[in-house]
Amino acid sequence: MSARARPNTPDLVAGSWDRCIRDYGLDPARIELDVVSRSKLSEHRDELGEVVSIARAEMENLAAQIAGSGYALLLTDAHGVILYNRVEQALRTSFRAAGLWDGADWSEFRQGTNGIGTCIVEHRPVTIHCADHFANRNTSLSCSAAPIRNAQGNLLAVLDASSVQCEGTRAGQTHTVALVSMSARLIEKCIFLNANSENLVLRFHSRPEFVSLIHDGMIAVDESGHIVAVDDSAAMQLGCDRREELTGRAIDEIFDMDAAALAERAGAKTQTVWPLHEHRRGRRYYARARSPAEVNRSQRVTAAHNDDAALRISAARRHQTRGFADLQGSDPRMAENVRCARRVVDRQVQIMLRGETGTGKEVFARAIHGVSRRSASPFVAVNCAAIPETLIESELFGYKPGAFTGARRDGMRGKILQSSGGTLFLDEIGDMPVELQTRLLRVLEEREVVPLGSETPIPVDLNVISATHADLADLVESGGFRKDLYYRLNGITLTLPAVRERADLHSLLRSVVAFEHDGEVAIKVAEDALSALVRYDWPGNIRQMRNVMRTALALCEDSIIRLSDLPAELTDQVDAHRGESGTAGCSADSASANPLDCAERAALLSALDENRWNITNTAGQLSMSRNTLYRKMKKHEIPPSRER
Ligand SMILES: Nc1ncnc2c1ncn2[C@@H]1O[C@H](COP(=O)(O)OP(=O)(O)OP(=O)(O)O)[C@@H](O)[C@H]1O
Repeated sequence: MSARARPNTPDLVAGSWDRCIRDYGLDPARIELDVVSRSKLSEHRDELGEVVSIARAEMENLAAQIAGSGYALLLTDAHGVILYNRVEQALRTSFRAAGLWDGADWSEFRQGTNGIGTCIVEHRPVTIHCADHFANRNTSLSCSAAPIRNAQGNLLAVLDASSVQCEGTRAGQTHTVALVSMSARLIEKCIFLNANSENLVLRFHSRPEFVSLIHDGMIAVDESGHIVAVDDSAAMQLGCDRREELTGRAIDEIFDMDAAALAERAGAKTQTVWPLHEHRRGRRYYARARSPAEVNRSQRVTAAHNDDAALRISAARRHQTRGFADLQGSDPRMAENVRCARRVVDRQVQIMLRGETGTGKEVFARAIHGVSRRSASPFVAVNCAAIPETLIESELFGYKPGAFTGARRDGMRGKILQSSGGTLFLDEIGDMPVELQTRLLRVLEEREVVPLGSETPIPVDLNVISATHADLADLVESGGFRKDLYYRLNGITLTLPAVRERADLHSLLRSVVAFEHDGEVAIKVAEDALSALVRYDWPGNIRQMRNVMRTALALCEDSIIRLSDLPAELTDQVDAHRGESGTAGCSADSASANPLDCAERAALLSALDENRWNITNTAGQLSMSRNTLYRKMKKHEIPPSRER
C-alpha cells in the first residue's frame, strides 16, 4: 500500500481512516471513481420516491443562500450514490471531473473517508476537509454532509455541500455544516409530516414562538390516541434518550391531554398555540396539533337519503393508497384485522394475508406498510402466480452482469434488494416453486442475498408480507410448500372477508365509487340499483365491484346510477331473488340456513351498520336489550365490532 500520513484530525476522521485500512483494505493511491449505470441510478431514485422531490425543493432554497461560494449541493441515498446535484453552470465541468455527479458512489467503502460516506457510517453531520480525505484523488475537496432520516429515525439519504477547491481551514466549515444540517432537519420534518398524513401530529416547544419551526418536537398519534412516531427533538425535550421510550404509549400518559381533547384542538377552525403540561417532570410546553391530512378526509364520502336515490356519493379525489381507516369500513372482521395488524406492525411478526382473489390483500398490505416504521422506504409487490416460474428466481434474487444468456448487460437488482428497508409483498406465495422457497428461507434466516451468477452475499433488511388465496396448511401437508418457510412467514394470519360476507356493503360501495369517480358532482344510486348491488354475490370481490362501478359511472346519466347501468349478471340475480325474502348478509357458511334466520341476520347486520356497530344504539333501534342483541349476534356468528 502506498502510505499517506494520517492527518492530524479529530477522532471521527481517525476512526474512518482505520476502517479504510483495516476493514475495507483500501489503498489511497488506487481508489477510483465508481459510477452506477443509468438504469441502476433510476432504481436508486425510485427507491427514495418522494424524499427526492422534498429534498430538491429545500436544495433550491439552500442553493440561493450559498450562491457564488463555489459550493455545490448533492443528495445521495443511504448507500452513498449521488441521486441529484445542484451545481452552478460555471462549476459543472470541475465537479463532474471530481466525480461529484449523479450516479457516483461515495460510500466510505468505495471512496474511503469522505463527507458523504463517513456521514453514512457515523449517522451525524460531518466535515471532511482536504487532507482528511483518504483517497489521494479527493484531497482537493471540502465536504460538509448531514444525514436525512425517516419518521422512525432510520437513515434515508445524505445532503452534502462540497467544494472542489481546497481553501480555508476545517474550522471555516462550521458555517457550511450548520446550514446543511438545518436543511436536512427541514427535509426530515416534511418527511415526518408526509409519513404521518393519516395521524394527528402534535408539535410542541417550551417557547411558544418556536412551535411549528425547525426546533419544535413532533409526535404522531393514531386514532386510538397512541404515539406512533416521534422525532429526535420531541424525545430530547421530553428527556428521553431514545424515541422508542415514547412510541406505543398513550398520549395522556405523557401530557395532561387525552386523544379526544387533542383531536378537538386539531379540528378547531382557528389554530392557536396552547399550553400543555408534561406529567413526568411537570414542565410546561406550547403546542399546536394538525389533524390527519386533507387528502384522507376527502376520501371519507358522505351518504344521504332522498326520494329518488338511496345512496349519495360526493365527489372525492382519486387517491391510490388507502389508509387503515378507509379499509376498515364498518365490517367487524375488517376492524379486527386492522386492530391485529396495528398491534403486530414493527414487532418483527410476519403477516400472512388470506382471502379470495380481489378481496384487497395488496391494498391491505400497502396500508400495513404505510403505518410501519418502514413507510418511507419502498413497498415492492411480486405476484408469484403471474411471473413464469423460470423468471421468479432472477426477479426476486437479481443477477450479476452476464449471469445468463439474455441477461441485462448491467445485471439487475432483484425485488428482494429493491425492498430492503421497506416491505416485500409476495402475493400468491403458494405458487412459488419449492426450490425457490428454500432460497427465500435462507435469505430470511441469514439476512443476505446472493444474486444469480455471484458468490458475494449482499446484506438485506427484509420484511415480508405474504398473501395467498389457498389453504397453505393443506399445501404443506401435500408437500407443495415447505413447512419451515410456512412457519417463518406465518407469524399471524389475517383473513380478509369476501365481499358477500361483509357487513358494510354500503360503505364499501361508497369507497369504491369515491375511488372511481373524479368528477365534482355527487353520484346517486337509485333504490333498485342499490338493492341489486347489495344482493349480488360478487365472486370477483372488490376488483369486480370496481369494474362494475367504473362502467356504471361511464354509462349513467344525470349522475344517477340506475338498474339499467348495471351488467346483466347483477340484474339477473335480482330477478332470481325476486319474491324471496331478503338474503343479504347470509354467508355461504353462515349458521343461518333457513330464510327466516337469513332475514333476521340481514336485519341485524343492517341495523349494526347503520349504527356504526354501537351496541346500545342498535339494541335501542331494534327495541331489544343489549343482552338479547349480543345473544342474537352470537347465534348468527356476527362478531362484535370494536367500539368506535
Ligand atoms: N377498500 C377498498 N376500497 C376500494 N377499492 C378497493 C378496496 N380494497 C381493494 N380495492 C381495489 O380492489 C382491487 C383488488 O384489490 P387487491 O389487488 O388488493 O386484491 P387482492 O386480494 O390482492 O387480489 P389478488 O388476490 O387477485 O391479487 C384493486 O383494484 C383495489 O384498488
